[in-house]
Amino acid sequence: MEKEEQLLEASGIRKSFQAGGRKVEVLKGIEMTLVSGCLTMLRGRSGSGKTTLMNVLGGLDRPSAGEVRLRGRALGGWSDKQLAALRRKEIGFVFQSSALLPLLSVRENVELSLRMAGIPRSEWQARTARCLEAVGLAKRRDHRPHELSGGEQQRVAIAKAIAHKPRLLLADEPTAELDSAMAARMIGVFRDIAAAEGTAICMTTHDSALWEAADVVYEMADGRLVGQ
Ligand SMILES: Nc1ncnc2c1ncn2[C@@H]1O[C@H](COP(=O)(O)OP(=O)(O)OP(=O)(O)O)[C@@H](O)[C@H]1O
Repeated sequence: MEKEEQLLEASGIRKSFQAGGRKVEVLKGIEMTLVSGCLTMLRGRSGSGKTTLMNVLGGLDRPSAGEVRLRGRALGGWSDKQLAALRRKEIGFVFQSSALLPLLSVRENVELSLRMAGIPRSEWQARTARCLEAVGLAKRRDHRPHELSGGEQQRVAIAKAIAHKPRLLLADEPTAELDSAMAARMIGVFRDIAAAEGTAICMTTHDSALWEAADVVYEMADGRLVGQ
């Protein structure tokens, strides 16, 4: 396992938005490295730019300035189509926007990310079963998302994000709807896949009880990352 591989390097990342006729600078020069096998947590007050940064790291949004390199490849010059293919194969997202598809069962939702990543169909059943087992929802595999609680849906989203064994897992408040015991269990799942598969994981959380499980904790303040 190439545990110390610097999977992602972000340098000089700036991001500004036009809002109400004026320019709002949200990211003001971010330097960040995500290492394979490591769990990184990002904290900071609401509105400090954590989600904006995660979007840039995952190639969902482009920075106004600066560069993101994933396994040495600078993403700036990539087309939208190339970025979409990269996301499907190499990145797992647990985002509000990565909502579950309502007409598909839990199992089919997880299989969808395997299909999108080009994983052979012969592997789907075992991988789906393993991921749903990990998040404690094996028995709910034939349910539709609306039959599950918000927290259970969040756990399906986690299963879906890790099923294709991404090199990079980006999770925005992945435990927000879970009680403390289940939140700790999901962090255990993250730690397990980081160790077993060398996944680099970056998650945001307001929950100070979880920070001690991280290898690195960054705080976002005034558009920059401080402390570790
Ligand atoms: N597309 C956009 N257009 C304009 N402003 C935006 C856009 N996206 C984000 N912002 C602004 O950027 C700032 C940072 O938002 P962001 O969602 O990144 O914060 P956050 O740290 O993730 O907050 P929270 O902890 O509440 O999720 C906010 O002031 C937000 O209004």
